Amino acid sequence: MQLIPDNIDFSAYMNEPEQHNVRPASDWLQDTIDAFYAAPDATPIPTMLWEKSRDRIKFRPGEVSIYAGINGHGKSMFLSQVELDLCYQNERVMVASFEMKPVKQMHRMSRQAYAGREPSIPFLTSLSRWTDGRLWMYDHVGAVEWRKLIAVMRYSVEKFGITQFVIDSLMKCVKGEDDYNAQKDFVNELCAFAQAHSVHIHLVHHMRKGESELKAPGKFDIKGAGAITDQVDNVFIVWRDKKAEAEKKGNPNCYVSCEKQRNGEWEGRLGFWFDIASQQYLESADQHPTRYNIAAQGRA
Ligand SMILES: Nc1ncnc2c1ncn2[C@@H]1O[C@H](COP(=O)(O)OP(=O)(O)OP(=O)(O)O)[C@@H](O)[C@H]1O
Repeated sequence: MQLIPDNIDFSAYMNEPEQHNVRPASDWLQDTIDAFYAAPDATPIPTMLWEKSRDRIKFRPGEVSIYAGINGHGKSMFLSQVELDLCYQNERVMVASFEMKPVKQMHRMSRQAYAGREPSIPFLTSLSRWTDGRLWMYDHVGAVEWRKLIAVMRYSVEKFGITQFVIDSLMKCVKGEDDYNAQKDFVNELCAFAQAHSVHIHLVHHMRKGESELKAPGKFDIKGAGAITDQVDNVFIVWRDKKAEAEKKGNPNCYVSCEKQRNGEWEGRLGFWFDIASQQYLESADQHPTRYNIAAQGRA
């Protein structure tokens, strides 16, 4: 894992160079053919690596995904496993978490990669070698001005070739919970950024306070302006089923629902079993956590 320090002068990266390209539609013939018939040697579009999600959900370049959920329902934890999956698929991932220090994030991710509560020191050392060239973290906790964050992202694309950005969370980038226009502008910029640089952006967001956390929230419970979900390409809701947790009848204790997938054909709800020791989300009640085979992959 590599840190992106906060004391770099990002001023040269504040503005996107403007481009106004009007070209004949036929310029996109080869891209259109590729969209129908991917070449056998084409890099597959990254996904979440669970069996139940891998053919249903894709993290296409040029798109923004939102992950919304009630406080403490596991948005960051779920995304941590997604980040590992992305690294495993040789994506170049940058995490900008304004909620959690890098060491805390690596603590969680190391348990998930090791598939157990106490990763050995040799495993931690190998993991850290493996994440070099795959995982970068922006070293900044607390609120940030969103224009500065976009400049850091622009810098990171240029310097490190980042392909997947994780931003945790929207409310740390926009001052004022009710400033719907600023939220809309930020998300609009993220969508434009994703398209201009052919990267995927994963953005964490919160829910409005509902009547009870025992009821699964929906797309319309997401905080802020409705324009946020209109603008992004994919919407996921992470919900922890505390009733199922208490009952212990073997039902899933976490659900991730895909409420919108603009360029995919699947929407629906996936059930998971959260394993406390490894902090992995498992696909079934009888599945055991699996260690990520980082030794077989070598360096990126
Ligand atoms: N399904 C689950 N069952 C049991 N514990 C869970 C489950 N999901 C998450 N947790 C635990 O809940 C805690 C909160 O998770 P996390 O920080 O990912 O939530 P969050 O939704 O990102 O919260 P916030 O909105 O406050 O940032 C973690 O310590 C994790 O171990």
